[in-house]
Amino acid sequence: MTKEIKSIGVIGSGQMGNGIAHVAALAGMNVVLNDISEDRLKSAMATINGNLSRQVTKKVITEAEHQAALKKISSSATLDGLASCDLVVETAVEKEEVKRKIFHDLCAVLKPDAIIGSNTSSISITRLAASTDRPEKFIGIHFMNPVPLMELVELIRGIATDDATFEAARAFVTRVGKQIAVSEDFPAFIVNRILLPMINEAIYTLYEGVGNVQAIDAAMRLGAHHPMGPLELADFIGLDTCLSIMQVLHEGLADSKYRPCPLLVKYVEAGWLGRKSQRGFYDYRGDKPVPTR
Ligand SMILES: CC(=O)CC(=O)SCCNC(=O)CCNC(=O)[C@H](O)C(C)(C)COP(=O)(O)OP(=O)(O)OC[C@H]1O[C@@H](n2cnc3c(N)ncnc32)[C@H](O)[C@@H]1OP(=O)(O)O
Ligand SMILES: NC(=O)C1=CN([C@@H]2O[C@H](COP(=O)(O)OP(=O)(O)OC[C@H]3O[C@@H](n4cnc5c(N)ncnc54)[C@H](OP(=O)(O)O)[C@@H]3O)[C@@H](O)[C@H]2O)C=CC1
Repeated sequence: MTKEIKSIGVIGSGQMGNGIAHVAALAGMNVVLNDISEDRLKSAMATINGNLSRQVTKKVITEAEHQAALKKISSSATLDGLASCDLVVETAVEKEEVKRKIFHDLCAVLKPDAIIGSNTSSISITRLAASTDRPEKFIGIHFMNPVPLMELVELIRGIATDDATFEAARAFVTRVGKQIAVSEDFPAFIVNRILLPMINEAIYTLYEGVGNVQAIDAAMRLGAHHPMGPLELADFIGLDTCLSIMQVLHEGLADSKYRPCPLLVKYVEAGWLGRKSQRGFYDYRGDKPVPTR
């Protein structure tokens, strides 16, 4: 019988973590949200509240569902708070050493039959699983941004992931109302294997002076009907995350076609990470986003 997930832990309360907590709570699960500081957790709870309100305004959910979802979410600044969860989804920064350390500390507090999922955008599930005490109960559960609006979740098995874990993850994803695409465990899986080289190419197009930020985004929004231009989307994802994904593709597939654009590296080195730091290919500090090139 498929293991029912009644309570989940979410590690990392950034844009993905708060989105996953949001959809799991709306689906009736108890959620414990974890991050490294109380301030981060407070701000994540405020974001979730705001995003639920937006759904009430748009009549996607009722005010009663909004309030019921909020009651399902608690927060914990230490991993101990996740001890009784059936499933923990790790959604901290896209850095392998950070994720490995989290899994090491998490396994010490988690019950033996708990499943661990990673929301990594690109890193090998098999390698991450090997840093835990339960590779057979480890799986990639890759949500898309913004979580409450995007329909897809990629499921990625590591070499050791067992069928029971896969089925439990499948049931969890279905319960939060998302469609599944199953991907093999290759660098950046399916969506990012296709999407990120396109974004990187848009940054090369800017770097080489083929067009400015506005022209490149307008070209793809109006000329290819993409909902966001590629540079706007890169800012939305986070330029640090985009760079990490390109590095995993470049190293993992050993092909120069995945070389991260030097301009992307420069923006990340400047701390211009996109929307989350208020500046990236656009400057978000005023009333309207203003292109930075
Ligand atoms: C990197 C990875 O590993 C994988 C990925 O996720 S890759 C990224 C995948 N995502 C995409 O490609 C998104 C492309 N963009 C889109 O599809 C659309 O622009 C969109 C769905 C994001 C917005 O669609 P829209 O109908 O214009 O939404 P709209 O209601 O006007 O809201 C737009 C805004 O709300 C956000 N939003 C709306 N409702 C939301 C909710 N309930 N919760 C969270 N965010 C919400 C949008 O992101 C955007 O943010 P701001 O207001 O802060 O600027
Ligand atoms: N952005 C996107 O579009 C998507 C991202 N992802 C993946 O999801 C994950 C998170 O991305 P995203 O939400 O955008 O990133 P964010 O930078 O928005 O959030 C990451 C959060 O994790 C926190 N954090 C860092 N280290 C730890 C730790 N040791 N324990 C607990 N929390 C920690 C960060 O705190 P602090 O800022 O203080 O370091 C931050 O609050 C990444 O693996 C990313 O690749 C997947 C799909 C889409």
